[in-house]
Amino acid sequence: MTVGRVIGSDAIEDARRRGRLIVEVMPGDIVTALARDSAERLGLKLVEGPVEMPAPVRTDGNTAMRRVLYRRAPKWQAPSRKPRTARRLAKLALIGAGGVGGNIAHLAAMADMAAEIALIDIAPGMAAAAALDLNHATGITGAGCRCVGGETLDMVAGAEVIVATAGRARSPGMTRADLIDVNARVIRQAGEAIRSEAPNAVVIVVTNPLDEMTVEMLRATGFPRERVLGMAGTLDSSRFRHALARAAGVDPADVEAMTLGSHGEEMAPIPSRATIKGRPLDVFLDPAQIDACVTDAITGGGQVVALKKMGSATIAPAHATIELIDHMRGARTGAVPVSVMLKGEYGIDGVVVGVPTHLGDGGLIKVEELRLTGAETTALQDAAEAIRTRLGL
Ligand SMILES: NC(=O)c1ccc[n+]([C@@H]2O[C@H](COP(=O)([O-])OP(=O)(O)OC[C@H]3O[C@@H](n4cnc5c(N)ncnc54)[C@H](O)[C@@H]3O)[C@@H](O)[C@H]2O)c1
Ligand SMILES: O=C(O)C[C@H](O)C(=O)O
Repeated sequence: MTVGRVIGSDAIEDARRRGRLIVEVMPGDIVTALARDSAERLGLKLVEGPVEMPAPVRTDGNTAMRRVLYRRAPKWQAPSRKPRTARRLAKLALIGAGGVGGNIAHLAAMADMAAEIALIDIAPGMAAAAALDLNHATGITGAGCRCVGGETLDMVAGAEVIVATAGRARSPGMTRADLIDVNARVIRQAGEAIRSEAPNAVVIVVTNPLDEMTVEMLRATGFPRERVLGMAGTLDSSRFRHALARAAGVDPADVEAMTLGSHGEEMAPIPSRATIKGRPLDVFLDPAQIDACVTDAITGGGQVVALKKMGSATIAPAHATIELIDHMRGARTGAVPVSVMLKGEYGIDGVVVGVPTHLGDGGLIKVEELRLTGAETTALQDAAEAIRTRLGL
């Protein structure tokens, strides 16, 4: 008589620790549903049946054993989605208190992530009104942060993190690149004030065209690349994940996916690294569906502009900015896409483009160099060349 074993979730925990586990399964053994669930939750891919093994398949009398191989599914460390508790900033400053800046202030205040939030906007009274409005809510929310608002850039003094959203948003029919001249003036002015008033701050640029404005901010502040970050990849990745989740009929939380490249026509969503429930996309979607999700991510911002008629998306961009601040203050971990000045990574030098990064207190810790497909690497390099051309570099 053959006596089977139960392969339980403890074996899967062991797999997680080792990154790889081979379980030899006798006829009659049972792999529990809990074990399968654990493997999925932990991102371990379960492959059953005969697999190519370095060791010979052992036999037990006449009974050949089958093997079950748990492999770690794709390789980049995906960002953690659930914010953990983390360091509170002494001061967060927001240059631009319009649609995106105002929503960032709201999210930051509700999360109590800074002792002080300074809102700055040239529109008379606008930032002061927004700050007062946020402070009025604290009687209900109990949030302990203090919001202040004004019109002068010297209010950035003492800020650890500064987010620049000041400038114009596009209207239907415009590309983000059409904003380059008008917004470069605003970013230069903001950068000069930051250089003199907050020389140790980390700056997150949001103003479009994003990659080009991040270069302008680097020039105006003279800061090292570690302290000038462009926000777009977290937004574009969220749109990509949303599109994939809708197509596959799963929750967005079941999807990991990143977009790199420019925040424009040359955006480069990376299907080869994306997973749904820890498995490659082609387990759930056919190539035409994947292509449609790529297009949806690239055109997502334009879709909002077309519907809104005046201005562009504000809520998802604010969340995507908060995601970066959360990475910096240790509330989230893992690789996160950010537009940074590259120094040879991915074969690109001297231009800002969106790549996977690790962030900490002082901004950029490192650029993570993923192994991409040939087509994905070419898309990333083409994006860099397009940004370089637009900047006349
Ligand atoms: N990177 C991204 O993913 C992303 C996402 C959304 C929006 N954006 C960009 O962010 C920018 C802001 O978008 P929005 O929806 O908040 O626009 P908005 O018009 O609602 O707000 C912009 C604010 O900037 C202020 N401003 C202009 N010049 C200023 C200056 N010199 N100093 C201080 N304040 C100044 C304006 O008074 C206005 O209140 C746009 O360029 C938009 O394209 C980027
Ligand atoms: O699309 C825009 O112009 C705004 C922003 O870049 C976005 O992607 O929502």
